[in-house]
Amino acid sequence: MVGDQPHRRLRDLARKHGPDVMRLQLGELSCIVISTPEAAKLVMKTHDKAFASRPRLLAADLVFYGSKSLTLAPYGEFWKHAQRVRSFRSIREAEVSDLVASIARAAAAGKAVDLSTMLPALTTAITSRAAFGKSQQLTTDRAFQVVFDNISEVLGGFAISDLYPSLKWLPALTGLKARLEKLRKASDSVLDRIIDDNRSRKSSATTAAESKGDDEENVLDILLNLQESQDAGVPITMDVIKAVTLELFMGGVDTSASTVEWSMSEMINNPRILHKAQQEVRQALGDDPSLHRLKYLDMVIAETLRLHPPGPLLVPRENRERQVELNSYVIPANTHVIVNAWAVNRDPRYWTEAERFVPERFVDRSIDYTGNDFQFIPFGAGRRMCPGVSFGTAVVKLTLASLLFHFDWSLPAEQKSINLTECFGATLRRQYALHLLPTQYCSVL
Ligand code: HEM
Repeated sequence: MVGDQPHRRLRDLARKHGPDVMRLQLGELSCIVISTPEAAKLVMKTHDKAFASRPRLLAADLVFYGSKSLTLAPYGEFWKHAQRVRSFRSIREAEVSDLVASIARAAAAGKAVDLSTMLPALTTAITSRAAFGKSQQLTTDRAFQVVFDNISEVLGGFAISDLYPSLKWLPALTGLKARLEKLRKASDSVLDRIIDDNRSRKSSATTAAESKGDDEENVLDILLNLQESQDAGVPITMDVIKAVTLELFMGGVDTSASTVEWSMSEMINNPRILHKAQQEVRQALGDDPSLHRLKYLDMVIAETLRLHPPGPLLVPRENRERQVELNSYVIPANTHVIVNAWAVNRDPRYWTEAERFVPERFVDRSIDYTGNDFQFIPFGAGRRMCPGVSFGTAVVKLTLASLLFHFDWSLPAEQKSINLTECFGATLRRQYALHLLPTQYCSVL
């Protein structure tokens, strides 16, 4: 019913049947769809606590160890502790400079590069170093890529068995259960190996400095320490540790990569904007390598996230405990809540020429990723908003600044413009791979 572009279809349906709050019956699932800033504020601020749980979905249950990850764990003490996502600056810089070197080789050979492959590879490398440390990077990069692509595909849509939870035999009949169990086994074996390695590295380290492992403390270290100190308020089991590290990949890889891809696509289609952003980067970074001065690039990123939020429908919520009154509608307990952030970010009552890519609209408007501007919610809002905002925006900004600083970009000869068709999945990616021709501008940053 919602088709392969559910964010668009739900926006169109909401315009007809319930601009603020629309009720949908999807199989046995009672669902409301939120499509305006006003209603989003009611769900994610006024009644944030009541709507802070995530519904239990089969794919998430099986792949994320019984919904024990950050996204799917019911709101509580554990979640507060588990949000310690750091910015990992040195890791970002090292990996982005490897990307620049490999694009430089293609540029020297006069070849186009496939950014749709290179950017997720970059964010996978950054995430696996942040999650497990440098020594595990190669193992995780290769093994996880396959598992992870499959998980993204499975989590991307509405599984028919989630719409009919009373039909317990449905997942087996559709083959979904077998597929999910296979995925769980594959990710389990990679994670078990990494955790064992990490433990034996720690126990064989003789000094505090050595026990820190590679370049800095990684997320696995943080979780294992929490487990040992029993400081988290809830038991940190091995399943929780695995679910959380797996979720860092789910949260961190495709979101940042697709934001960079969409930014590049929009800029190539708007050469004036590309030129302006490039001028700013080259002037500013010429004398001071601080990214803080890149105000126009910040606007380009914000405008990209407005039009192409990687999570167009956020992550569904649920009022598990009790019924809630919303805009004079009574929402019964256990209702599935979808916030259409994609529709909110394009609400024509608040955004002039809402469908156009115009970074300058942020000149007179602050860029607020804290979840307090309900007209602009690419990271969600409230208790369940994205904990990876700083990590994600830092990766996106450094990558874009480096691509713009080091290279001039053009379309391969046979192409006239970039096709902006979307592909809805666990994140909103481009339908077609982004191939661009780099020309080296300067070899030293
Ligand atoms: C441009 C980059 C990113 C965007 C646009 C983005 C967007 C989002 C959105 C929309 C949500 C759902 C929020 C809600 O339901 O209200 C979310 C949740 C989440 N994100 Fe991100 N994200 C990004 C990067 C990251 C990174 C880098 C990480 C981890 C390192 C991360 C980890 C998570 C986690 C763990 C959640 C679940 C939070 C919860 O349910 O409590 N994200 N993200």
